[in-house]
Amino acid sequence: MSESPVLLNKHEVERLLTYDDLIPRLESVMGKFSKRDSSEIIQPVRSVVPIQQHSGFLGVMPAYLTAEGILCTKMVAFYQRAEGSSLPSTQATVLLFHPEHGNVTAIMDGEAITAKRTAAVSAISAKLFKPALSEVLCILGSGQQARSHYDVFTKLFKFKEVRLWSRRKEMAQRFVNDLQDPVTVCSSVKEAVIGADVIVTATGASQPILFGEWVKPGAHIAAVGACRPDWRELDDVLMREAVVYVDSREGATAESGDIILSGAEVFAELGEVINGSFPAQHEKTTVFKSLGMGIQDAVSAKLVLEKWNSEY
Ligand SMILES: NC(=O)C1=CN([C@@H]2O[C@H](COP(=O)(O)OP(=O)(O)OC[C@H]3O[C@@H](n4cnc5c(N)ncnc54)[C@H](O)[C@@H]3O)[C@@H](O)[C@H]2O)C=CC1
Ligand SMILES: O=C([O-])C1=[NH+]CCC1
Repeated sequence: MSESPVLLNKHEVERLLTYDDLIPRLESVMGKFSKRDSSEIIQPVRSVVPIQQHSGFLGVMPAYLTAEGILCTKMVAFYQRAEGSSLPSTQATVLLFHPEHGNVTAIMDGEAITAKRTAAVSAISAKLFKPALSEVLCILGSGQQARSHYDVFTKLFKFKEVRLWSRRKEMAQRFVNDLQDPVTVCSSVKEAVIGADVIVTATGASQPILFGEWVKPGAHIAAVGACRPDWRELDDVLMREAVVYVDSREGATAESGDIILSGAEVFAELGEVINGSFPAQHEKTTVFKSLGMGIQDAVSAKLVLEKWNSEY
């Protein structure tokens, strides 16, 4: 009989998962994924059950990484929440399986994994695509993703100014009150993004909130929200004028309203830049459209389990 799975809660996962460990693993797995060698990595596009009544969805995200010996799936529910709700909008659980026997070896919180791995991947995009002189960071949204993006972007890069916009100004103010360093709270998206070198969009918007006419030429946008085919964060002008990178071409074509509805062309996957197949056009305006991938959860969960095993 197999041993009982390890159970790890959000607090444990948050403690064990560090950006320093995570970023190189994400770079490596995304570079590999983009080679499309199915003897190395199998990751179908996520299965999604839309939950129209609550503007949400349930997603299942399996992945198998043969060389790394990781068999994993995440289940994630995204529900639009009223601001200040006690439940998070993104809730998730990750299961790790024994790759040879198929038994479950670990069940862990997926909220911390989702927050950190998404922000870490956006930070990798910024490392590759942001303008050489990047002084102003702008974050749109003040939820979980906004916070993890703030943490990793300010850890990895030096900005002279950080700006934040949120739909309700008091939520932006609350976000800023928790921080050590100064952040400018802006009253409109336009005010927040004009002159910004790096822009993160991490909102639950379903209509465009960021317009190309406001974006500084050469800026980099890490677009994290709008993960349904009919949801948008970015307008057509921005999508058509920028060089568009994605995490997975199949995922973007199936799920990204910003790509599908604008008709924008995908230039490359982030992994194709990491593995040297395509260039990073950092002198141009760039959009990295993130949808999230099972392989990102898989390497994160494995890292958490390795760290936990090394402690016990
Ligand atoms: N690309 C990826 O891998 C992932 C993407 N996401 C997406 O990122 C987005 C943010 O997720 P969380 O931070 O977990 O959610 P959250 O609920 O914690 O934060 C959402 C933020 O968006 C704002 N917002 C909601 N509706 C809006 C609207 N119509 N216009 C402008 N702002 C609006 C809220 O005020 C809040 O500041 C969601 O769209 C979610 O689906 C979440 C996880 C992973
Ligand atoms: O990759 C992910 O976990 C998600 N993408 C959109 C919402 C959740």
